[in-house]
Amino acid sequence: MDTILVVNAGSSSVKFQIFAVDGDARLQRQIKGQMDGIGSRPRLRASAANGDPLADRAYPIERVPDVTAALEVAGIWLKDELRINPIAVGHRVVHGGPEYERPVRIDHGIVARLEKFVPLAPLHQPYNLAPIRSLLENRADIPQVACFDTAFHRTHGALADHYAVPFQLYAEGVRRYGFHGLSYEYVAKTLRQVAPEVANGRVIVAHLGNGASMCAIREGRSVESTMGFTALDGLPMGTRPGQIDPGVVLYLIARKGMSAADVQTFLYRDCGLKGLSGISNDMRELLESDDPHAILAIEYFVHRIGLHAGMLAAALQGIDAFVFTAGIGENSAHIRARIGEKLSWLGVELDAAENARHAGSISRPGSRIPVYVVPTDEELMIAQHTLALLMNGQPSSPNRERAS
Ligand SMILES: Nc1ncnc2c1ncn2[C@@H]1O[C@H](COP(=O)(O)OP(=O)(O)O)[C@@H](O)[C@H]1O
Ligand SMILES: CC(=O)OP(=O)(O)O
Ligand SMILES: [Mg+2]
Repeated sequence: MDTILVVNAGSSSVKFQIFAVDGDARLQRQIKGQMDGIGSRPRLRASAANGDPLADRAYPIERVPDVTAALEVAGIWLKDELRINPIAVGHRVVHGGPEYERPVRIDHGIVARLEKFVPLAPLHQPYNLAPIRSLLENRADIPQVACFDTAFHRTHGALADHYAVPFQLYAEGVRRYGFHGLSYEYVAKTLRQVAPEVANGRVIVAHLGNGASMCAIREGRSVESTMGFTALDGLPMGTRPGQIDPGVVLYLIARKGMSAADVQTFLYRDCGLKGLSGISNDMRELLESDDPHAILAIEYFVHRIGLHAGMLAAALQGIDAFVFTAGIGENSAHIRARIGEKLSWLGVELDAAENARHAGSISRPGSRIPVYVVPTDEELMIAQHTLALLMNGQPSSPNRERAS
């Protein structure tokens, strides 16, 4: 049976799925797995399409301290225990820069071009490229496809795409790219099925995982994102601060004597929920804690989401729906409830019981703004793009299927 393997290396997880391609070129999910809690509570879980567990293993933090180790453990499991032999592999690649607005078939030249963006996504790009390079070396016969987090946002107008810096920098690529695009693309597509009455309207999607951002979507297309040139901007995240006065960076350099490398490590790994709480980047651990710093970190996360929602509502000139997705957005009724309170001025009223049971629609019938939970599926998006590219030799554009 022909299968496609999808690999999605995030900042706290490595997710993978295997899809069978049937005779009519339709995708059927076969296996879904992830190594999550990297650096905190590493755990490999995988299940078959019917939900039957295939693996559930906890690892000591020393065995899986980082994404490289997680890729290795997941790779060994897939190769040696599952003995997979896919006809193609689709990869999430976080930064596509100005060049890539749709998925692309990978060769050595493409990898070299994508290497250029490693400094712009140091928590992701090296780990996205590592399995690509390893397969190019060891299994050059398997076609590989790169699908970009940035591609869905290429519909941004000039006002959303620019910083107020000299034009030369924009020409060089210093732009507000936006990320989590595969997730937003999936959510926008799924909304057409689950809430067709709002899918063509003005929607804010909150992708709240270890990396977190929000996207303003109008008629199924991205018009604004809280993230920019890199995945540092916008909301506070597991280990990233989100929006920060650049003066803080100047202070770190001038007063603290930090080098560019020190500042990079600090901003990507030591800030956000982890920095503020001094405890963990993992929202589950913070929610279990009664330490005042953990309580402040959660309050700050919720507060900043409320502020950025106001900004995106202004960009859309009003909103017709609000959607939660990703690790925290899908799984924490508590965080959703607290964000719901911050959005009450917009007309959001959550239904406590529906929210508690993680229903698809979690607002009260009378809520002026309907609120949904749409579990994201970046891997399915990647599999669809990979298959389209294999079949037609043509990449599918994330924005081609315009809502009408
Ligand atoms: N039940 C839960 N309650 C609260 N947070 C959760 C829950 N399950 C997962 N999370 C949080 O989701 C985040 C990971 O989300 P995910 O989208 O998988 O991240 P990434 O793809 O960025 O690695 C972590 O902060 C984790 O604590
Ligand atoms: C771009 C980004 O932050 O991704 P993730 O949330 O998967 O870490
Ligand atoms: Mg992710």
